[in-house]
Amino acid sequence: MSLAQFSPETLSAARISPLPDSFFYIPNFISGEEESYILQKLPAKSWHTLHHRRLQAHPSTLAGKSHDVLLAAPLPPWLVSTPPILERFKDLGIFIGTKHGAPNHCLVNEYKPGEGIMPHEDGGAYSPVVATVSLGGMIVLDIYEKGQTGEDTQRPGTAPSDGDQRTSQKPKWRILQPPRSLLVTVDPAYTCTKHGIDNVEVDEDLGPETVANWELLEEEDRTTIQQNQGRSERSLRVSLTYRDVLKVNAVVGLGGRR
Ligand SMILES: O=C(O)CCC(=O)C(=O)O
Ligand SMILES: [Fe+2]
Repeated sequence: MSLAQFSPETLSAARISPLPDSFFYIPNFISGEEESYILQKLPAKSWHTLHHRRLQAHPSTLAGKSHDVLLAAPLPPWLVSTPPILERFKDLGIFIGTKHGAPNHCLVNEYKPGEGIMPHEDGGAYSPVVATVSLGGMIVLDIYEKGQTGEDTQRPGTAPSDGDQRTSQKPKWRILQPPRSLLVTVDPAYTCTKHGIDNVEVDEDLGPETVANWELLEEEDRTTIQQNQGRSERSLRVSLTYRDVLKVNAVVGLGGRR
């Protein structure tokens, strides 16, 4: 399958209009081949096992007392250049206004069926932009208005809390994230909403009334869900969440750049 050419217009046409400014959704951001390549490149030794998901941080976990400092090092090529993900971000103009004009950090999350992440915000360690590439299974991201959940103030720059606590609040919106898609969250949505993933084995009640990006989904995905009575069974899902960490420290001996 040939991939679409991306431009800033692609991004503005991809805004999820029922949601507060701004979330953007682009299907088929990477190809099936690129998805398999990245999945087999994930270093098996880098996983941190949490209670309800696994996590790896590239190039490394944030350092410092407030866990908000990146020790300068490049992201691995399989996250930025092969496939050319950074070039596509540039074409879309995603990180154009962030501190370094490009992502310098990527948290990789892995969820088995029944796993999730509790509602949280990504915090002030980053420029307020996150670009999430989904691999593997389809999953629903729940969006809450800030203040709606009343819990989990995340320490900036740390990995978000584990998904072992369900919130009693219902999400205000739901975004479906099929494999190979891209979701972009920018300010003010970055700061005025929280997001989480329910720890269920099946996402249910999916349809035009309940999924905020329904109109932006591929026809094939909509048909499959409707044929399954609005149900989508979870399978292993991996997310690549690209961010621009504000504070970067050169590491002596690593040849890092500020
Ligand atoms: O897996 C996802 O799509 C969300 C992960 C997330 O919220 C995070 O890493 O901060
Ligand atoms: Fe997050």
